[in-house]
Amino acid sequence: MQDIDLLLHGRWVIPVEPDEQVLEHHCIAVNDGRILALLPSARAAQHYRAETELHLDHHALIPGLINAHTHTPMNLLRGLADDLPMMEWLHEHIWPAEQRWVNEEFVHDGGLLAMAEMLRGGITCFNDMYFFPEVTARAAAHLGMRACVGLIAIDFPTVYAGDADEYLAKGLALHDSYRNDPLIRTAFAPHAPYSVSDAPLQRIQTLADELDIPVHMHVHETADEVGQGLQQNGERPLARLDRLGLLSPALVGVHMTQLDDDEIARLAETGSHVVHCPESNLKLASGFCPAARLVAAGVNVALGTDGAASNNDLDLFSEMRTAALLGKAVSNDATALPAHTVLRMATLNGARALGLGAETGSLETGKWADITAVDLATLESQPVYHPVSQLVYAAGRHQVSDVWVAGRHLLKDRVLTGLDSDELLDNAARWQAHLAEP
Ligand SMILES: CSC[C@H]1O[C@@H](n2cnc3c(O)ncnc32)[C@H](O)[C@@H]1O
Ligand SMILES: [Zn+2]
Repeated sequence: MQDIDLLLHGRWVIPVEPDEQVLEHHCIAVNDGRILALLPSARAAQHYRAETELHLDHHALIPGLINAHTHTPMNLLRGLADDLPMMEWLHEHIWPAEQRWVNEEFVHDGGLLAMAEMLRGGITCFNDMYFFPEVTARAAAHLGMRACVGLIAIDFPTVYAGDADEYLAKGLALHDSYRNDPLIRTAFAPHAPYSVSDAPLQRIQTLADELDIPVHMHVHETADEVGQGLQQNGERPLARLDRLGLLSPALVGVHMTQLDDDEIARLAETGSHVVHCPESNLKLASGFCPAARLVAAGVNVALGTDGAASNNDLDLFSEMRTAALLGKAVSNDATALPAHTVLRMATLNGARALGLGAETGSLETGKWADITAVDLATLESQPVYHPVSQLVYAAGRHQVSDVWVAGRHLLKDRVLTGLDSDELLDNAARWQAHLAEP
């Protein structure tokens, strides 16, 4: 008999690895923040005495969802500039608003609002790209949420830094201060091929090799981006990145709506990762990522929401559903991107893209106990023939009841244990009033 911290019994436990496994009436034993074992509930009492034991009799226990691309502080820009094409949205609305309003307090308040939204939607880990990433890192660490924060770089001066040297110096200092942190990781985050020139990109790749961290970047988001790249450099942006040495297992390329067969083969050959953000791509009419073809070619495809200014929510349940439906429509094949595949994209594939495949993303012995409980007893979820189909095609984030990160109970029966919701609402209202100023 072993004394442990936590025993979670679920009607269904869906570990994601092994693929397509659904365990009925099983439990997850947790100690020191990590998963000790998955076993039938009926056998648990023979092995474990838990300080806390929870029976989630109508729930599916799944790995915490991983939002592989977002800009958390942009929650404060939600709904500010809607119904616009991507480049006009970015250049004429978002970048001017950011220059005027973004500071450390904005990043703190917007970041926490986003983390609250994500936890309530079953997301335990996010990959962020935004100004003042040290503020986001501190807030996530304090809250107990897992994050990979972007060490950003862009060719022009912003509220955060003046030139490439300053972006990189700030980024490296941030990387150093979280070197051994159990929750916070870093990735280089050069904004996009059209906004970062060759010299900083090459430096970033050298540093990423040295530090063994990912390079997170918007790539081939729109046809315009590819056309402009061709005009300016005589080559497509992805070919330029390849020539500069950026296609590698470190690359986390976001969007990738414009890909020909050779480019897909090259992404597979180099072990590059792709983050599919279907709803942001739909809303900005950016194009369609050939996610099913990428998966078939062996590319690791994860899922992201992008920021709340282009989505307009951070909801990976709806993102899974959209990815599955769009995947079928785009490939004219109803068997494309089945439910199990998109659940894997929203969990283990995200972890792998961030270099966290051994730490989180599936319910396996030795991994962190990053767990989401989804209540499938609701009227809208009946009957449950296939729990994974229910999760992807019928369930919503409001059915997430509980969330644990490294064994810590951060969402308890839909209540955030580490955040004051009234304070989050007050802060959002205060920023809304500021941003409405002429
Ligand atoms: C350098 S910090 C990140 C930067 O990215 C901007 N951004 C947000 N969403 C998108 C997108 O879909 N494509 C390109 N850039 C985007 C954000 O506003 C920040 O300025
Ligand atoms: Zn983005």
